[in-house]
Amino acid sequence: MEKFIRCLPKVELHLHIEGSLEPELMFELAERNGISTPYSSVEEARSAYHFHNLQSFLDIYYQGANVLITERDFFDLTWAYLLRCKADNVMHTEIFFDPQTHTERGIAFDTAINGIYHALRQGEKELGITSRLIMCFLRHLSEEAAFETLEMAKPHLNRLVAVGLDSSELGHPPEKFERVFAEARALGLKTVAHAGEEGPPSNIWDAINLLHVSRIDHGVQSSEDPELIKTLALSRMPLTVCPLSNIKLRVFDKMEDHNILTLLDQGLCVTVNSDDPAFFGGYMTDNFIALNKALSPSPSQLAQFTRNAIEASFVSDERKQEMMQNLDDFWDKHGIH
Ligand SMILES: Nc1ncnc2[nH]cnc12
Ligand SMILES: [Zn+2]
Repeated sequence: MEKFIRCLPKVELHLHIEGSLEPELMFELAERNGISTPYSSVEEARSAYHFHNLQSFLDIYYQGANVLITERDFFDLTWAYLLRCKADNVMHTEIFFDPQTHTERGIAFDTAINGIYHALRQGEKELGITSRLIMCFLRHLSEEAAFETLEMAKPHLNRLVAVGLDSSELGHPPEKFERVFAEARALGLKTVAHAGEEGPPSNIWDAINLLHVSRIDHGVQSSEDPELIKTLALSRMPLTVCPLSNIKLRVFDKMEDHNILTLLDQGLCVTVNSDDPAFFGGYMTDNFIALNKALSPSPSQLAQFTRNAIEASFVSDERKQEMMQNLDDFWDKHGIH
C-alpha cells in the first residue's frame, strides 16, 4: 500500500509556505543574513517542535519566519517545497503566504510575493507542477491591518487567486473580516478561511455565510453539528483537512481518532493536506501514510481524496480534466479492481 500511496497523483490545497521552512534551511538563511536563531542546532530546533495547541505552535512558527529577508530567501523556501512536491507526485498545489508576518517586521510585501511567485513559475516550467497563490490575513491582527495588506496586494492581483484567513482561531471569529473579504471578492479574488480547526462549528457557518468562502480550511469540528454536516455534503463545500497537523496540535489525541474517513463517508468533499510540514512531521505522502497506518482507508478512498482536491482546486476545467486523466491512468495501472 505504501507504494500505491507514494505513486498516487496528489493535489495540495492547504500549505503555508512559511510552515515548510525546514530547520536546515532556517540555519542556512540565518547565516546568510547574519541573524541569530533561538536554537543552537538543527536537532535542538526539531526537538522544540512539541505543541499542546495551535497558539503554542504559532509562537514558534512566526519566530522561524524571521530568517526570511530577501527575495532570494522566499524563492529558496518555495523551491525547496516544490522539490518535495515533485518527490510526492503532487501535480498541483495552492499555497498560502502570510504577508503580515513579513511586513510587520519591515520586509516589503513585494519582496515576499516576488520570491514566492518566481519559484512557482519555475516549478511549472521545470517540474510541471501547476500552482496558485493565496494571501492570508492574520486574524489576531485588526481589520484595518487586513485592509492595508489588501491595498499592498493590489499591484499583484494577477498573481493571486484568493484571500484566506489564518492564525489564532479562538477569540477571532470570521465576522471581524466580513468587510475586507467583501472588498477582496469585489476585486475578483476567491475566498477561503481556516474555520473549525480548534474553533466551534459556528465559525464554519460564519465563514460560509459572512465571508462567502469557496473552501473551508480544516473544518473538522463540523462533526459536532449534524445540520452543518448535511449542508456541507449537499453543497460539496470542500474541507482541506490536515491529518498530521491535527495530531501535532492535539485537535485529536491520536490518528485512530481522526474523523476524516467518517466525513468522507458522509459525502463531504474532504481532501488531505500538509499545512506546515516542517513543523508537523511530514509532507503529502507522509500524511497519506499516517492515515493509512491508523485508519486503513481503501485504495478507492485514497484516490477519492485526490478526486475531491481536483474538484475543489482553483484551476481551469481543462487543467482539472488533465489531472483527472492522470488519476484515471494511475488507477488503471495500480488500482485494486
Ligand atoms: N494550522 C494553522 N492554523 C491557523 N493558522 C496557521 N498558520 C499556519 N498554520 C496554521
Ligand atoms: Zn493551515
